[in-house]
Amino acid sequence: MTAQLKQLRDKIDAIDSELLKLVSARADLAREIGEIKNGTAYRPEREAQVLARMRELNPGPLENEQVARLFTEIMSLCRSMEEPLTVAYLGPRGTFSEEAALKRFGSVVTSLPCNSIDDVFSKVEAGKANYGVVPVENSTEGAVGRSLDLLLQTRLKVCGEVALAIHQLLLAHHTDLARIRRIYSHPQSFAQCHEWLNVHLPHLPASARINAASNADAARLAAEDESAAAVAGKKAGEVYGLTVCAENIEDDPSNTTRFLVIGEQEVAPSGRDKTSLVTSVRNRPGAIHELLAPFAHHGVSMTRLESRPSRAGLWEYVFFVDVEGHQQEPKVSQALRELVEKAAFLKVLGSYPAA
Ligand SMILES: O=C(O)C(=O)C[C@]1(C(=O)O)C=C[C@@H](O)C=C1
Repeated sequence: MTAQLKQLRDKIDAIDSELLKLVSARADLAREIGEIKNGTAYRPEREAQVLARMRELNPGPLENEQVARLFTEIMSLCRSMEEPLTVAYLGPRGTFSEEAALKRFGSVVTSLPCNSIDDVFSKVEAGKANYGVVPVENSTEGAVGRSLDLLLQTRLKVCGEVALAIHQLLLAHHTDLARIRRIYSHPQSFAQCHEWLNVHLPHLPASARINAASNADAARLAAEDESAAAVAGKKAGEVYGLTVCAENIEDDPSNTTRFLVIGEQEVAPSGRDKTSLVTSVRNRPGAIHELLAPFAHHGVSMTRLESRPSRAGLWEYVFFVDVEGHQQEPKVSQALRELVEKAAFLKVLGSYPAA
C-alpha cells in the first residue's frame, strides 16, 4: 500500500468513527421520541421536512437524490427502533411498486408483496400491513383505474405519494436479439416501449408480445425460457438473474409512474402538501365548471383532474382531484366547504407531503 493510499484510508476511518457516533446518537434520540410520541412512529410530514432540509444543505459531490436515499435509509433505521413497520405493495418481488415502497420507507421494513391492488388494500384494511403502496398513474399510459376505484370505496387515507422515473430494460438469457422468439411484459410496459420494440425486434410479430400479470412476472417467465425476453425494470432482472440486453427502452424518456401510500393515518402539514379528493356533480349543464369554481375562487391550484365512470349507478361520473395545499390550510378548507355544498358527493382521500 502506498503512503498516500494509507493516509487517505486513515482519514476515512476517522470519518467513519465520527459517523458511527453521530448515527448512534441520532438513533437514541429517535428512540426517545418514540417513547413520548403518541400513535404511529412513521411521520411522513417530518420525514419530508428532513429530506427537504438535507437537499437544501447538500454541499455535493453527491446528488440530491442520492442524499435523499441515504437519509431515507437512516430514518428507516431510526424508525425501526421505535416501531417495526410492514409495508404491502403490488408484487411479486421486483416490481416498480417495490422500488416505490423502498424509495419512501427505506429498506428497514418488513415488505409484503401482494398479488393484486385489491390485495394491497385488503392487507392494510385488515391490519396485516401498516401501509400499502399502489400505482395510481403513469405519465404515458394514464390512470390506474383499479387503484382509483378502490380509493373511492376504502376507509383508508392517502398518506403519501412517490414519483418514480420508470426505466424499462430488455432482459433475456443472452444479448443476441435475433434469437429472441417471444417477449413477456405487462400491457402498460408494452405500450411504453412500443416504438423501441418495433425498431429493434422487427422479426417478431405482434403475437410474440405476451401479456404478463406484472413486469416481475414477465421476468420470471423469461427466466424459464431460453428463447424469451422480458420488458421489465432493473430490480426484476436482478431478482430473476437475467442479462440486460438494452436499457432505457421506453419511448418517452421522462416516463414516470406515481404511486400512493395508503394507511390509517391522517398526516399533519409539512409545509408543502397536496390534497386528494373524489367528488361527483349532478349531471346538468355547467356542472364541471361548478365543481372547479371553489378552487379557483380561493386560489387553490389543481394538479390533477381525472374522471372515472361511477360504479354506484347514482351519478354518471366521479372526479378524482388533486390540489396543492393541506386540508388544514384555510384556503383549501374554505374551498372544500364551498364544494361540499355544490357536490352530490365529496370524499377527501387525504393530505400528504408533495413528492
Ligand atoms: O421525528 C420523529 O417523530 C421521529 O420519530 C424521528 C424520525 C427520524 O428518524 O428523523 C423517524 C421516524 C419518523 O417518521 C420521523 C422522523
